[in-house]
Amino acid sequence: MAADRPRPPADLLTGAALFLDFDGTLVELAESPDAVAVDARLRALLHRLSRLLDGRIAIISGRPVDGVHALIGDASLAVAGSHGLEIRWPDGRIDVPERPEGFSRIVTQMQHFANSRPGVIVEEKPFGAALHYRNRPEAMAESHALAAAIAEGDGHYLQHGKMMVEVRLGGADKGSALKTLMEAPEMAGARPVFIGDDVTDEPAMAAAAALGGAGVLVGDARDTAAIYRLPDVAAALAWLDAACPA
Ligand SMILES: O=P(O)(O)OC[C@H]1O[C@H](O[C@H]2O[C@H](CO)[C@@H](O)[C@H](O)[C@H]2O)[C@H](O)[C@@H](O)[C@@H]1O
Repeated sequence: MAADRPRPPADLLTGAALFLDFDGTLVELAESPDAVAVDARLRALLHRLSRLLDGRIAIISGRPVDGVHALIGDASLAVAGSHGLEIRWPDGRIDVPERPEGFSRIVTQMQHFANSRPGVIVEEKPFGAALHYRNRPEAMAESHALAAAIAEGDGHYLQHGKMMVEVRLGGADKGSALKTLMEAPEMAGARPVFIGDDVTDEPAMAAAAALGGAGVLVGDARDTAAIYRLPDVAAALAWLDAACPA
Protein backbone atom coordinates (compact mmCIF):
# COMPACT_ATOMS: atom_id res chain seq x y z
CA MET A 1 0.00 0.00 0.00
CA ALA A 2 1.32 3.47 -0.92
CA ALA A 3 2.42 5.72 1.95
CA ASP A 4 0.06 8.65 2.44
CA ARG A 5 1.14 12.29 2.25
CA PRO A 6 0.20 15.13 4.64
CA ARG A 7 -1.92 18.13 3.73
CA PRO A 8 0.15 20.97 2.32
CA PRO A 9 0.94 23.65 4.92
CA ALA A 10 -1.02 26.91 4.70
CA ASP A 11 2.12 28.92 3.86
CA LEU A 12 3.35 26.67 1.02
CA LEU A 13 2.74 29.39 -1.57
CA THR A 14 4.90 31.98 0.18
CA GLY A 15 7.74 32.72 -2.24
CA ALA A 16 6.42 30.07 -4.61
CA ALA A 17 5.85 29.80 -8.34
CA LEU A 18 2.58 27.92 -8.71
CA PHE A 19 1.99 25.35 -11.48
CA LEU A 20 -1.48 23.90 -11.80
CA ASP A 21 -2.79 20.92 -13.69
CA PHE A 22 -6.27 21.56 -15.13
CA ASP A 23 -8.60 18.52 -15.53
CA GLY A 24 -9.12 16.65 -12.27
CA THR A 25 -7.34 19.38 -10.29
CA LEU A 26 -9.09 22.71 -10.99
CA VAL A 27 -12.22 21.21 -12.56
CA GLU A 28 -14.04 17.95 -11.95
CA LEU A 29 -13.66 15.31 -14.63
CA ALA A 30 -16.64 15.25 -16.97
CA GLU A 31 -18.05 12.76 -19.47
CA SER A 32 -16.24 14.32 -22.44
CA PRO A 33 -13.45 16.85 -23.07
CA ASP A 34 -16.00 19.53 -24.08
CA ALA A 35 -18.21 19.02 -21.04
CA VAL A 36 -15.96 20.64 -18.41
CA ALA A 37 -17.14 23.85 -16.84
CA VAL A 38 -15.09 26.78 -15.54
CA ASP A 39 -17.18 29.01 -13.32
CA ALA A 40 -16.71 32.64 -12.34
CA ARG A 41 -15.39 31.56 -8.93
CA LEU A 42 -12.49 29.62 -10.46
CA ARG A 43 -11.68 32.48 -12.84
CA ALA A 44 -11.62 34.91 -9.90
CA LEU A 45 -9.46 32.51 -7.88
CA LEU A 46 -6.88 32.32 -10.68
CA HIS A 47 -6.73 36.13 -10.84
CA ARG A 48 -6.26 36.39 -7.07
CA LEU A 49 -3.53 33.74 -7.12
CA SER A 50 -1.76 35.59 -9.92
CA ARG A 51 -1.86 38.82 -7.91
CA LEU A 52 -0.70 37.07 -4.71
CA LEU A 53 2.23 35.50 -6.56
CA ASP A 54 3.14 38.55 -8.68
CA GLY A 55 2.36 36.58 -11.84
CA ARG A 56 4.36 33.48 -10.84
CA ILE A 57 1.62 31.12 -11.96
CA ALA A 58 1.06 28.81 -14.92
CA ILE A 59 -1.22 25.97 -15.96
CA ILE A 60 0.46 22.80 -17.22
CA SER A 61 -2.05 20.70 -19.11
CA GLY A 62 -2.48 17.89 -21.58
CA ARG A 63 -4.88 20.21 -23.38
CA PRO A 64 -3.55 22.63 -25.98
CA VAL A 65 -2.72 26.20 -24.87
CA ASP A 66 -5.62 27.68 -26.87
CA GLY A 67 -8.03 25.22 -25.31
CA VAL A 68 -6.95 26.11 -21.77
CA HIS A 69 -7.14 29.85 -22.51
CA ALA A 70 -10.64 29.45 -23.98
CA LEU A 71 -11.83 27.50 -20.95
CA ILE A 72 -10.46 29.89 -18.33
CA GLY A 73 -11.43 32.97 -20.35
CA ASP A 74 -8.00 34.57 -19.93
CA ALA A 75 -5.43 34.43 -22.70
CA SER A 76 -2.81 36.24 -20.60
CA LEU A 77 -2.04 33.35 -18.24
CA ALA A 78 1.17 31.36 -18.82
CA VAL A 79 0.33 27.84 -19.99
CA ALA A 80 2.33 24.79 -20.96
CA GLY A 81 -0.06 22.89 -23.20
CA SER A 82 -0.14 19.55 -25.01
CA HIS A 83 1.73 17.83 -22.16
CA GLY A 84 4.53 20.42 -22.29
CA LEU A 85 5.01 20.51 -26.06
CA GLU A 86 3.65 24.09 -26.31
CA ILE A 87 4.84 26.87 -23.99
CA ARG A 88 3.03 30.19 -23.62
CA TRP A 89 5.49 32.22 -21.53
CA PRO A 90 4.45 34.79 -18.90
CA ASP A 91 5.54 37.61 -21.28
CA GLY A 92 3.26 36.34 -24.05
CA ARG A 93 5.81 34.57 -26.26
CA ILE A 94 4.67 31.21 -27.57
CA ASP A 95 6.94 28.27 -28.42
CA VAL A 96 5.37 25.46 -30.42
CA PRO A 97 7.00 22.57 -32.24
CA GLU A 98 6.28 21.89 -35.88
CA ARG A 99 3.20 19.74 -36.37
CA PRO A 100 4.41 16.54 -37.99
CA GLU A 101 2.61 15.21 -41.03
CA GLY A 102 0.46 12.18 -40.46
CA PHE A 103 -1.70 13.18 -37.50
CA SER A 104 -4.75 13.67 -39.73
CA ARG A 105 -4.38 10.06 -40.84
CA ILE A 106 -4.16 8.97 -37.18
CA VAL A 107 -7.38 10.87 -36.43
CA THR A 108 -9.05 9.13 -39.37
CA GLN A 109 -7.89 5.72 -38.11
CA MET A 110 -9.17 6.47 -34.62
CA GLN A 111 -12.47 7.83 -35.93
CA HIS A 112 -12.98 4.69 -37.99
CA PHE A 113 -12.44 2.65 -34.79
CA ALA A 114 -14.79 4.89 -32.76
CA ASN A 115 -17.56 4.79 -35.38
CA SER A 116 -18.26 1.15 -34.59
CA ARG A 117 -18.02 1.70 -30.81
CA PRO A 118 -20.67 4.22 -29.76
CA GLY A 119 -19.52 6.25 -26.77
CA VAL A 120 -15.86 6.29 -27.74
CA ILE A 121 -14.74 9.86 -28.52
CA VAL A 122 -11.81 10.95 -30.67
CA GLU A 123 -10.13 14.17 -29.56
CA GLU A 124 -7.98 15.81 -32.22
CA LYS A 125 -5.14 17.82 -30.73
CA PRO A 126 -2.42 19.96 -32.34
CA PHE A 127 0.29 17.39 -31.67
CA GLY A 128 -1.67 14.25 -31.07
CA ALA A 129 -4.96 12.42 -31.08
CA ALA A 130 -6.72 10.79 -28.15
CA LEU A 131 -9.27 8.02 -27.74
CA HIS A 132 -11.64 8.61 -24.82
CA TYR A 133 -13.55 5.57 -23.54
CA ARG A 134 -15.07 7.03 -20.33
CA ASN A 135 -18.55 6.43 -21.79
CA ARG A 136 -17.68 2.95 -23.05
CA PRO A 137 -15.22 1.42 -20.53
CA GLU A 138 -15.40 -1.97 -22.23
CA ALA A 139 -13.51 -0.42 -25.16
CA MET A 140 -10.46 0.22 -22.97
CA ALA A 141 -8.33 -2.74 -24.04
CA GLU A 142 -9.05 -2.26 -27.75
CA SER A 143 -8.42 1.49 -27.50
CA HIS A 144 -5.05 0.89 -25.84
CA ALA A 145 -4.12 -1.75 -28.40
CA LEU A 146 -4.96 0.54 -31.32
CA ALA A 147 -3.13 3.54 -29.85
CA ALA A 148 -0.08 1.42 -29.00
CA ALA A 149 0.05 0.01 -32.54
CA ILE A 150 -0.22 3.49 -34.08
CA ALA A 151 2.39 4.95 -31.73
CA GLU A 152 4.82 2.13 -32.41
CA GLY A 153 4.23 2.15 -36.15
CA ASP A 154 4.60 5.92 -36.50
CA GLY A 155 7.33 6.42 -33.88
CA HIS A 156 5.18 8.60 -31.65
CA TYR A 157 4.74 8.75 -27.87
CA LEU A 158 2.01 6.71 -26.19
CA GLN A 159 0.42 8.89 -23.51
CA HIS A 160 -1.83 7.33 -20.92
CA GLY A 161 -4.49 9.35 -19.12
CA LYS A 162 -7.72 8.98 -17.19
CA MET A 163 -10.11 6.86 -19.29
CA MET A 164 -8.17 7.88 -22.39
CA VAL A 165 -5.09 7.02 -24.36
CA GLU A 166 -3.30 9.39 -26.68
CA VAL A 167 -0.76 9.16 -29.49
CA ARG A 168 1.31 12.31 -29.47
CA LEU A 169 4.57 13.88 -30.47
CA GLY A 170 7.28 13.08 -27.92
CA GLY A 171 10.11 15.23 -26.64
CA ALA A 172 8.41 16.91 -23.70
CA ASP A 173 6.44 16.12 -20.60
CA LYS A 174 5.03 18.09 -17.70
CA GLY A 175 8.37 17.88 -15.87
CA SER A 176 10.29 19.44 -18.76
CA ALA A 177 7.53 22.06 -19.04
CA LEU A 178 7.88 23.05 -15.38
CA LYS A 179 11.66 23.28 -15.68
CA THR A 180 11.36 25.37 -18.85
CA LEU A 181 8.85 27.79 -17.32
CA MET A 182 11.06 28.16 -14.23
CA GLU A 183 13.64 29.74 -16.58
CA ALA A 184 11.31 32.71 -17.17
CA PRO A 185 12.64 35.88 -15.50
CA GLU A 186 9.28 36.22 -13.71
CA MET A 187 9.95 32.94 -11.85
CA ALA A 188 13.53 33.77 -10.76
CA GLY A 189 14.30 32.80 -7.18
CA ALA A 190 10.91 31.16 -6.61
CA ARG A 191 10.23 27.69 -5.25
CA PRO A 192 8.04 25.66 -7.65
CA VAL A 193 4.84 24.13 -6.32
CA PHE A 194 2.94 21.84 -8.69
CA ILE A 195 -0.59 20.60 -8.02
CA GLY A 196 -2.02 17.74 -10.08
CA ASP A 197 -3.98 14.52 -10.05
CA ASP A 198 -2.90 12.23 -12.89
CA VAL A 199 0.05 9.94 -13.59
CA THR A 200 0.95 12.40 -16.38
CA ASP A 201 1.57 14.91 -13.58
CA GLU A 202 4.25 12.81 -11.86
CA PRO A 203 7.20 14.22 -13.91
CA ALA A 204 6.15 17.71 -12.79
CA MET A 205 5.89 16.62 -9.14
CA ALA A 206 9.42 15.23 -9.40
CA ALA A 207 10.72 18.33 -11.20
CA ALA A 208 9.23 20.63 -8.54
CA ALA A 209 10.90 18.63 -5.76
CA ALA A 210 14.23 18.54 -7.65
CA LEU A 211 14.17 22.34 -7.84
CA GLY A 212 13.61 22.68 -4.09
CA GLY A 213 9.83 22.90 -4.21
CA ALA A 214 7.04 20.40 -3.82
CA GLY A 215 4.30 18.51 -5.58
CA VAL A 216 0.76 18.23 -4.24
CA LEU A 217 -1.23 15.19 -5.32
CA VAL A 218 -4.99 15.64 -5.75
CA GLY A 219 -6.86 12.39 -5.20
CA ASP A 220 -6.44 9.11 -3.38
CA ALA A 221 -3.05 8.08 -1.95
CA ARG A 222 -0.81 6.26 -4.42
CA ASP A 223 2.86 5.90 -5.27
CA THR A 224 3.83 9.47 -6.11
CA ALA A 225 6.65 11.98 -6.23
CA ALA A 226 4.32 14.45 -4.49
CA ILE A 227 5.19 15.54 -0.96
CA TYR A 228 1.65 16.57 -0.02
CA ARG A 229 -1.87 15.40 -0.83
CA LEU A 230 -5.37 16.85 -1.01
CA PRO A 231 -8.24 14.39 -1.43
CA ASP A 232 -10.17 15.88 -4.35
CA VAL A 233 -10.87 18.89 -6.57
CA ALA A 234 -13.06 20.55 -3.93
CA ALA A 235 -10.26 20.28 -1.35
CA ALA A 236 -7.70 21.62 -3.82
CA LEU A 237 -9.88 24.64 -4.65
CA ALA A 238 -10.61 25.27 -0.95
CA TRP A 239 -6.90 25.11 -0.10
CA LEU A 240 -6.01 27.54 -2.92
CA ASP A 241 -8.89 29.79 -1.88
CA ALA A 242 -7.66 29.89 1.71
CA ALA A 243 -4.19 30.86 0.46
CA CYS A 244 -5.58 34.07 -1.06
CA PRO A 245 -8.94 35.01 0.46
CA ALA A 246 -11.08 37.47 -1.57
O1 LIG B 1 -3.29 17.60 -17.96
P1 LIG B 1 -4.73 17.88 -17.73
O2 LIG B 1 -5.06 19.35 -17.71
O3 LIG B 1 -5.28 17.16 -16.55
O4 LIG B 1 -5.46 17.29 -19.03
C1 LIG B 1 -5.50 15.87 -19.20
C2 LIG B 1 -6.51 15.52 -20.26
O5 LIG B 1 -7.73 16.14 -19.85
C3 LIG B 1 -8.85 15.95 -20.69
O6 LIG B 1 -9.28 14.59 -20.58
C4 LIG B 1 -9.71 14.28 -19.26
O7 LIG B 1 -10.78 15.15 -18.89
C5 LIG B 1 -12.01 14.95 -19.65
C6 LIG B 1 -12.98 16.01 -19.18
O8 LIG B 1 -13.17 15.95 -17.80
C7 LIG B 1 -12.51 13.53 -19.40
O9 LIG B 1 -13.71 13.32 -20.13
C8 LIG B 1 -11.44 12.54 -19.82
O10 LIG B 1 -11.86 11.21 -19.49
C9 LIG B 1 -10.11 12.83 -19.11
O11 LIG B 1 -9.07 12.00 -19.60
C10 LIG B 1 -8.54 16.32 -22.11
O12 LIG B 1 -9.61 15.95 -22.94
C11 LIG B 1 -7.24 15.75 -22.61
O13 LIG B 1 -6.89 16.34 -23.86
C12 LIG B 1 -6.12 16.05 -21.63
O14 LIG B 1 -4.91 15.46 -22.08
